[in-house]
Amino acid sequence: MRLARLLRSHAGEVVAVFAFLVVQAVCELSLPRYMSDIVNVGVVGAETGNSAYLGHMALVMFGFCAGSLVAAVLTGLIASRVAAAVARDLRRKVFAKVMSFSPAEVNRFSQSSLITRCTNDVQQIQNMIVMMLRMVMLAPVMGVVAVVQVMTMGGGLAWIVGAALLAVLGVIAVLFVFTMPRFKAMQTLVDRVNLIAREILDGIMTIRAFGRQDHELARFDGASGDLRDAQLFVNRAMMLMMPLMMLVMNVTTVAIVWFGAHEVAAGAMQAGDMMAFISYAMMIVMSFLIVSMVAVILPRAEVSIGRIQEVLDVEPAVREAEHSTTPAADAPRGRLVFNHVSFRYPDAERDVVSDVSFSTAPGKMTAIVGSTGSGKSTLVQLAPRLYDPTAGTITLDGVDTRKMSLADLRSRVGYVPQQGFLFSGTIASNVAFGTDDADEKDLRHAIDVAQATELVTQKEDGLETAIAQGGTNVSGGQRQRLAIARALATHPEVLVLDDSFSALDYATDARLRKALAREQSDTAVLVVAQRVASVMNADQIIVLDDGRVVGQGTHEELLRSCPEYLEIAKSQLSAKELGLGEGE
Ligand SMILES: Nc1ncnc2c1ncn2[C@@H]1O[C@H](COP(=O)(O)OP(=O)(O)OP(=O)(O)O)[C@@H](O)[C@H]1O
Repeated sequence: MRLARLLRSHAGEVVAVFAFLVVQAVCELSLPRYMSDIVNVGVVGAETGNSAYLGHMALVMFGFCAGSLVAAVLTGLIASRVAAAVARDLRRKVFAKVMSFSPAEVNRFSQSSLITRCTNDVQQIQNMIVMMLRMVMLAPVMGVVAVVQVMTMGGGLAWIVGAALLAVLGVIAVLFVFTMPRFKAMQTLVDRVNLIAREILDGIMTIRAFGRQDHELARFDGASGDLRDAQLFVNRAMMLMMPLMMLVMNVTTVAIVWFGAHEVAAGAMQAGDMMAFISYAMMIVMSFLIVSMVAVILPRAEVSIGRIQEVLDVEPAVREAEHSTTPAADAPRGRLVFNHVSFRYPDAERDVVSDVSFSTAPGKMTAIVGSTGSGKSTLVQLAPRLYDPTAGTITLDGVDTRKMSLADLRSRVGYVPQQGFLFSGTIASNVAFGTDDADEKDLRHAIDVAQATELVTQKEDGLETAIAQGGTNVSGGQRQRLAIARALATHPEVLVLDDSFSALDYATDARLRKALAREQSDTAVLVVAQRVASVMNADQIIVLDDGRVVGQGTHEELLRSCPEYLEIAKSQLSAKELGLGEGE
């Protein structure tokens, strides 16, 4: 069983739990025997009223009670520890795996489902382990020993226990049939509530702007209501079980007393034995009850294990090289070469990037332009291996990027995504994010080149100014500049800017480009841009159309040779700005 596999690394503790359970079982199973003796001998037999005898027996029974109590407490402590440790290990494993996922792999599960799997599903497993260790292992031991006792004590009444067990099994079976599907669906329902909650919180501004709060609230209520219904149904069914079980137990007791009384009257059984018989019968019923209850609840934990396994089983498309290589020390730095590169998203029908070849050079700027959806972002995401090309190769300083270690590659390729993301912390912690050895001077320089100095000087706390989670307390343009500063602080060989100037005004955009050219003279810059004005001075411009390169050259060359580029340029700049005659 897969639950058992999770416990393998805690074998020692499991053995200790088992030992304490045996102690607990022995203590609890001994008590009815002593009770039987105390009644047979001390209440109605030879030692009636003998205080010394009764005191001795009471002391022995107290000893067994205390033993059982201590063993149960120790079992509980160890079981909780083991379960918490297994849960922590599982969370770590799942999270480490998720960190290696590409965006497509994250989307396959959805972010909220991955969070549910890391939290709620792990919790289900943790609960189940505690239950398994504390009760399930004890129940069969108790049950079997109690059955043996019952058989030896009063074979004539054993049929009552048999009938009670049939009744218990009947109740559990009915319950099983009705609750199982809902139990299994529970995790999916939790997932859905989390998904909707997350989506609504992420999109709260848009929802307010369009006045759709009521609509979204109703959507959330729907999912939440489904979860409530499932939980209510399952809990009610479980609650119903308790009184039914009490009924079975009470009827069993009455039956034992009824039929036992006849046996006692006939001299076939002693009164004390009848009482012990009742205790053992109850133990048998309880053991069956626990095992069956777990059989009902176990599938929910199994579903959770399955959901976690599903995440762990994913082979990330971008994998670490088995034997990583680094570029030779004397190799030219900043030469990123795309060699007939094509890329198709998983499960997509066609290539988003087809047969693209170009190379970057240190101190030079390569710009990618093209209409929206032409594959620009996808193309540059291949450089730091956020995805791997489906055909062709990408080399950096002469080494296939797939053969480099991911950490090495990503320290050489500084990537600034379209949506610059900031972490909660300070300006300094955000800019120093990609490097461990940047001092304040380095950080200030990176911030200066990224044209974000005024953001620091305007604030009272300077570099230590607090940044909220996601960078929500700075503007879009400020976020972009800090994201650029973060990449610059790592001194990359190739700086990849995915439309990272889009929120900047023209003047800042121009200053930033100039500063980049001046200060990063040995860095190759690969930039995706919507604005032709931003890239007019680039050393080479690559024009993408539907994932294909339709033009490659300088601004002037492309104006003459590439109709697609001319069209984009004309749509943004006047003929004068482009240096074209009015008639062209
Ligand atoms: N994760 C994804 N899974 C499947 N298809 C995707 C994914 N991301 C993007 N696409 C598709 O790939 C194509 C290119 O997208 P991409 O973002 O690279 O274009 P772009 O040129 O950068 O566009 P824009 O200028 O609007 O940012 C689009 O048609 C888009 O629908």
